[in-house]
Amino acid sequence: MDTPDAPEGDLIAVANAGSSSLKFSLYRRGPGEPEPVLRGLIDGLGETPRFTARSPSGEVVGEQAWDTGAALGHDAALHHVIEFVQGLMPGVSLAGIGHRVVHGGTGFSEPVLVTPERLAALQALTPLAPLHQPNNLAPIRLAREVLPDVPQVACFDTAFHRDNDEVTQMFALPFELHEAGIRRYGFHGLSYEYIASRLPRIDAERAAGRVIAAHLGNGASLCAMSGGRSVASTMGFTAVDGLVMGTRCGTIDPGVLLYLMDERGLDARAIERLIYRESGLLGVSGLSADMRVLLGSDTPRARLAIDLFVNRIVREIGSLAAALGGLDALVFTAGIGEHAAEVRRRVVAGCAWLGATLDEAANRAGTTRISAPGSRCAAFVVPTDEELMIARHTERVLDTFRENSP
Ligand SMILES: Nc1ncnc2c1ncn2[C@@H]1O[C@H](COP(=O)(O)OP(=O)(O)O)[C@@H](O)[C@H]1O
Ligand SMILES: CC(=O)OP(=O)(O)O
Ligand SMILES: [Mg+2]
Repeated sequence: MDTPDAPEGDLIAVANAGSSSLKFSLYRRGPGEPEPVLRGLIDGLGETPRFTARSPSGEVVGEQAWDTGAALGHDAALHHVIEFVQGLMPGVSLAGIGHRVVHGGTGFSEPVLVTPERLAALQALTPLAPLHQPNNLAPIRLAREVLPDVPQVACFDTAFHRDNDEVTQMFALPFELHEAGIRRYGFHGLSYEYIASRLPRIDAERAAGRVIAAHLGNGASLCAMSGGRSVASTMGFTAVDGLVMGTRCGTIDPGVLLYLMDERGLDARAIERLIYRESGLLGVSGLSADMRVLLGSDTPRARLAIDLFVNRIVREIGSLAAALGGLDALVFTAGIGEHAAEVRRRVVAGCAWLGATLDEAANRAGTTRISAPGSRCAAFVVPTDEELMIARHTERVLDTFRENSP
């Protein structure tokens, strides 16, 4: 087994806590791109948790499954990861730890070194990302306790979108609320930034043009990019907006929420539970938040959930294509985007009016280019790598920190 050895402080650890998974990686700093040493994840948190860790060659170096989802939350998952890494690489010494933090608010538009003040500012953004921010900040706190001398870097999902035009960021609410930070932020920015860095090597001409990237995971959103920069996205003030997701409802008439408060007596916490945890694919299907389960089911409501998922994506692509003034390429990424050929097929079919034509065999095989030769709008599958993006940022922030330290 090519077990990674423990070199002297040149390793960067990365923690990416999603809504249903905890991904972690170790990278070795090098003259060029950070080099992966170990990658792992615990996914299915809350349903059927599974842990897997792999060496760079793909060899499984750790594996575990749990019977009861309810018993394993994000904290327990994190402890499991730390114990696993310490067991595999005793005495491992880290140069820094990079973290995905979903919400950076108006205050954070690029990755930063974590300080107690910044941690408090990020904590204050929890109401803007209740499903994520607590899970994102827990590993930072734990690492500050266990490894107080290791610098930590927070990398934000919102940062990639901070340059969106003011009009794109606005809700048509009284302007004072906009100034108070009640605006559209957009999320999955680390994933989109990675896609923007990767696409030029796949098709430089289209990457320089008008692209919509579809990050379809447990959370799902679309990002319109022009020349690799975010122009608009489907998520807003919070990560509950936009598309149908695993357990989130996406865009909803706010009148529905007022009605539920008045007529069904739901309070803010009950509404939060409803729109973040009980809706989306799970709520509609009554079966599961997991696309694999829905695709494998022939119950009418599982089919309906997939229909609605696709319908919302196709309609929002229309909106973002309008923002871009046309479309040169569509990119699928994240769990569903990378693996669910049926979803991709149906989305591309819904984009025929934009000039997208599928290569059915390429789509089934999941190759990089899945559009037919001559398709006016190209379609690609590009596996995302939020962890590598975090490692790149962390390395850069650590270098700047070193240069500025006496
Ligand atoms: N082979 C597959 N076919 C269809 N869907 C898949 C497949 N593998 C993963 N998925 C879906 O991807 C989603 C999770 O995506 P992921 O990006 O890993 O989520 P997270 O937001 O937790 O990081 C789940 O809905 C899962 O069902
Ligand atoms: C922002 C967001 O929705 O993240 P995830 O897809 O990890 O839930
Ligand atoms: Mg994710």
